[in-house]
Amino acid sequence: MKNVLHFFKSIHAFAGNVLFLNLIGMVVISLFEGIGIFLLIPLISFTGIFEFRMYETSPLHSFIYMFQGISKDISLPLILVVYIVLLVGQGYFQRKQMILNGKIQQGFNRKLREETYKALVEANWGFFLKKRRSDVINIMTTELSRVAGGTQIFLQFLAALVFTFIQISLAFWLSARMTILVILFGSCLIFFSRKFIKRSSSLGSETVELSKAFLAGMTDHLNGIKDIKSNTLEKSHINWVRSTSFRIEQNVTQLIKLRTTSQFVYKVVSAFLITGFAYISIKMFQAQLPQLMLILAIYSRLWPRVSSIQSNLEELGSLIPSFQVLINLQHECLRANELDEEDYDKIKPILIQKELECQNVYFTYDPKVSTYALQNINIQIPANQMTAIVGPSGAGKSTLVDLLMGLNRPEKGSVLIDGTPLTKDNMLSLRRSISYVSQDPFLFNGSIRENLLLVTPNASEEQLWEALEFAASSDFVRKLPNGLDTIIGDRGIRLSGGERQRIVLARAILRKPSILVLDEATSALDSENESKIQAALDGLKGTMTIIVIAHRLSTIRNANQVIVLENGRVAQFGGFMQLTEDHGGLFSNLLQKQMKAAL
Ligand SMILES: Nc1ncnc2c1ncn2[C@@H]1O[C@H](COP(=O)(O)OP(=O)(O)OP(=O)(O)O)[C@@H](O)[C@H]1O
Repeated sequence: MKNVLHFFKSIHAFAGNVLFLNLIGMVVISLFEGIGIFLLIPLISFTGIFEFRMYETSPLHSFIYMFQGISKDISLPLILVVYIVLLVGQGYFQRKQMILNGKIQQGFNRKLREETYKALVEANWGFFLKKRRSDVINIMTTELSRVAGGTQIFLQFLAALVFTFIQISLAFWLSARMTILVILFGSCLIFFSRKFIKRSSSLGSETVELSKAFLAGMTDHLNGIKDIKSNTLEKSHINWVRSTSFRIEQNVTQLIKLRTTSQFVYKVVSAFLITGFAYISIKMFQAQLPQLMLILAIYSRLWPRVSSIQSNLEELGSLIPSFQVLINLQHECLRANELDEEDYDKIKPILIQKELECQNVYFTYDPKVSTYALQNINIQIPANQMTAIVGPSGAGKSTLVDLLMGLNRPEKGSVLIDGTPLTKDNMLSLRRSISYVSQDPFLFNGSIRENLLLVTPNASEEQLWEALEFAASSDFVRKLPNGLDTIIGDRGIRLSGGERQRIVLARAILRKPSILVLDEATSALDSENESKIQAALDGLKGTMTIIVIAHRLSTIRNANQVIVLENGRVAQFGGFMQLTEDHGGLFSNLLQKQMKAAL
């Protein structure tokens, strides 16, 4: 119930008074319906089947009396006209209210989607290191659309509540004792249905877990489809999908069973209640037949609504876990927030004058464990020079670069920009001046032009070709069937690994950064293209700070200084030639191994 209330508060926070306008609309529609039922009384009396003998105090008496004063020739068409007006009015308001409902629902969904996405991209890198991507995608797609469905059910639930309340008030007016009886029975029924709501909610949590697991599995399978096919691993993957699908099927079937059982129980109890209620009314309260008919007419409309309140609550119960994971994700993101949208346009890039520096830096991915990915790092990266970071796999090269970019925060020690500590305030300015090319660069399924313009939307045709020229890719782009407008597929799948790297390099240079960070960015290039890029990078020295991570040591021959990492520590530090001549050192060992392997 706490969660349903939270859901209501969230919708109210979004829709404000429109939600109440919507409720008023529901009241008006219910009133139209209620008045329509009241008009049955004079209609019945016109048939002459029943003779109305009411006590003077009965509310029905004065109502029927109103019509008895008018001649039948006038009152019958009058009632029929009022009936038509009521029906048309009800239809009109219903339409308006449905549109309003739709607007609230869609607007609330849009708000949830926007809010969650904004919170997500404004979260820091640490958040993404901890969170599984497929889980986030699942929440942003499946769970969000389940919440969207929940909004509709929630509005239906409110409508049923309002309608029930009005109908009960009318019934109360007609016969207080009988209504109290029905309310008592109805409340008992709703009280006992708590068990169904609870079970529904736990099945809903299972649905969330299953859909998370399914999407995670699907993402893994599709990412590794080449490995699956080339190693004939299809069977085990098909089996996994089979068993997960079976569990999903079971979960949904159980939900359906639960809903139909509760509806069946509800119907049975309702049938006993209504007949028992009619019996008590006649025997104990000596209700008159027309009065009884009227109350029965009201209850025949009221019961389905009470039943729908119960089934709405059950459905909401099963959807609340989705709402919960969405809200939890938002809270997690907000706790990891590193950026305010308002400040985004105000961020100015930093121009480093002297150096980027690490002073006694320690970093761990898991603060609970005492092993450090980096420890006691003391280095300077001079402005407008090329610095290479090398070392065996897992030595901490990428971690160091992430720290220099402010993606990771040191556990101890500090990163300094021209002597000023890197903090939340200047971190974004630093990143504004960086172009970063990763080991696994990001290209989206669009044209080469669109991919290039992603970072520099106003770049001219000439600037695009200039950047391609720099990245040794102008020749191959020219040869493509549609040149710059060639579509490159998901993550650039229609290009070779080397071509992809060159396009991303062109994109990085197009931004005219003051710091260029290349993390294994040329690993897939052949030696001809690699030397072209080396020459181009050499030409950039003096104009921007270049930080290069490379396994292939020939790539960094032109670097002004080399930092050699081993097990998270700086093992060696100096110029390329100086380190080469330090026989027995880690760098010269690595170089020798690579030279031998090349022979
Ligand atoms: N997200 C992470 N969570 C936990 N540990 C991590 C994470 N990323 C890296 N590590 C660990 O930190 C250490 C340094 O990793 P890093 O990726 O910086 O090495 P690297 O030198 O760049 O390796 P490679 O050359 O293979 O890319 C490794 O022991 C690695 O297992």
